[in-house]
Amino acid sequence: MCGIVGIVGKQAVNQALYDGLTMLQHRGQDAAGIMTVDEHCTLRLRKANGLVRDVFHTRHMHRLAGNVGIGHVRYPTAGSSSSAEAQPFYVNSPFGIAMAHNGNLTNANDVQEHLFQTARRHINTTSDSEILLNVFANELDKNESLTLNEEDVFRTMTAVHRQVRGAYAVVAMILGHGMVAFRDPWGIRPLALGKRDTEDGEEYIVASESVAIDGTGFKYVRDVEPGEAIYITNDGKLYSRQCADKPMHCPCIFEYVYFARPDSFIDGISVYASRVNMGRKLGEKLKRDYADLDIDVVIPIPETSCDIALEIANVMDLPYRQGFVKNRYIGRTFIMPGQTQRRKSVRRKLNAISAEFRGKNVLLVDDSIVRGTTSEQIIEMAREAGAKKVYFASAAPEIRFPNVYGIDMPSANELIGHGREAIEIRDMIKADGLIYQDLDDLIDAVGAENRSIKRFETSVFSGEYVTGDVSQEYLDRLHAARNDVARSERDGSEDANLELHNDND
Ligand SMILES: O=P(O)(O)OC[C@H]1O[C@H](OP(=O)(O)OP(=O)(O)O)[C@H](O)[C@@H]1O
Ligand SMILES: NC(=O)CC[C@H](N)C(=O)O
Ligand SMILES: [Mg+2]
Repeated sequence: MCGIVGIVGKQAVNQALYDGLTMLQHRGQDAAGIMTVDEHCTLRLRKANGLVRDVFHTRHMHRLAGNVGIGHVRYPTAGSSSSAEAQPFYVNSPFGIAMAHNGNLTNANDVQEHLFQTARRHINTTSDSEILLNVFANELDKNESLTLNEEDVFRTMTAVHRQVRGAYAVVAMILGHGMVAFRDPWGIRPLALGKRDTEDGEEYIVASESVAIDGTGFKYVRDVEPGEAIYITNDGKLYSRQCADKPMHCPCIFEYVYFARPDSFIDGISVYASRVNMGRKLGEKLKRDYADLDIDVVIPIPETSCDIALEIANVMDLPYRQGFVKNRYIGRTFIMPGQTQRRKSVRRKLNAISAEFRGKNVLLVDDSIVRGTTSEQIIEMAREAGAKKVYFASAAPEIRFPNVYGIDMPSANELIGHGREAIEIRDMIKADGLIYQDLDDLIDAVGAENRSIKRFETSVFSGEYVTGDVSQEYLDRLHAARNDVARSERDGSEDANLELHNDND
């Protein structure tokens, strides 16, 4: 789940882009990048593997001159972890285009082949985002004029939507002209628009989450519609149009469960409010169906589940205690690239306060159980800290199917819930009881905050993929390319860093 941000400003945008990326850091910890266009219409770039604070030093910030720019934090879902696949990507024709993408294309291989056969376009990395950039460039190139207007941009976008499938929220810069922001026809990945008035005129921002709009001093205007394209010229004129043939809004429900920050609003839904609702629904289920559980205290597994656990405690009329302390210098474990690193990080990240566990029956609450890395170790830690019984509740239902839309869950057999019933999972994580939220309750918890959304993207729970193009053959290929073993072999090999991009400076 990457984070993207783009600004068309009246003054230098480097600091606001940097700040925006720090507010989106929770969406991608592997790589970060910023591209700006300076006054000579020349691209400035800094991208490398690492966290935002480690990638950009003062000397890089000075280099990132210009009033228009885009930024990206990466959590890979395709290709490799090479810094050459950090974003934004650039292609020099037509005009010079830079792009940052959140999501994952489901027909990337076919599109790549088609691009080569019909336009002799070479893709140098294994990133689906480079493919998307080239589809966009190829279509924009069909307008053979040296000028560009909004009609050309919208025609391009209509053609792009007809060719690519999957999830894509994107910001792109067309050098000398402006910035384009668009969202796939299902609106799977989030994207919002903001604005601020300055003495020199209006400035615009687009970002994955509203928190990056508020936090940089802009005012949230609205979400980008599924299938819509927004074109903002370098001098600040904004045009927008629906460019998809059949848009159908199905935002990813996992954004609300785990990915997004609670202080963000996505598609009119407060992430925080949706998590409180998840807690209420799950608390009601526990009260209704599990009244016999002798729970003394409710304890969250920081950080994402805290709002959920507090509401469960309220509904059940039980004490809520922060029994685990989180080391704030360790990042999110689920989005780490390999299982060894994920496993090691849980104990480095969380530590138990024994007094909250000793001699008690505890209900541990998490937002979700994906590979089971966290739950298994945390239950062990609760027992070591003296808990008598350890029950476990998950605010999301059993995750049984791979994700193909920008969440790195490529292999069914790495998911603890795949092909297993709750009772088997309970035994694997060694809990005394395991309670999952029902899918209808999760959908209701999120949907209650915006009744105009009729469907959510819930494939990891249901196996139904909204884009309708995900075959078993595709899933097999995804598994072969991106399972943990294949990935560690590839990323550890000497040719992992594709030499076209060099980030040593
Ligand atoms: O079953 P698993 O494979 O362990 O994945 C699920 C866990 O990973 C996430 O936490 P993470 O540490 O990424 O971030 P957080 O601090 O925001 O909760 C999520 O909140 C669960 O705790
Ligand atoms: N998580 C994402 O949005 C990933 C974007 C893109 N597919 C990449 O791997 O770089
Ligand atoms: Mg967590």
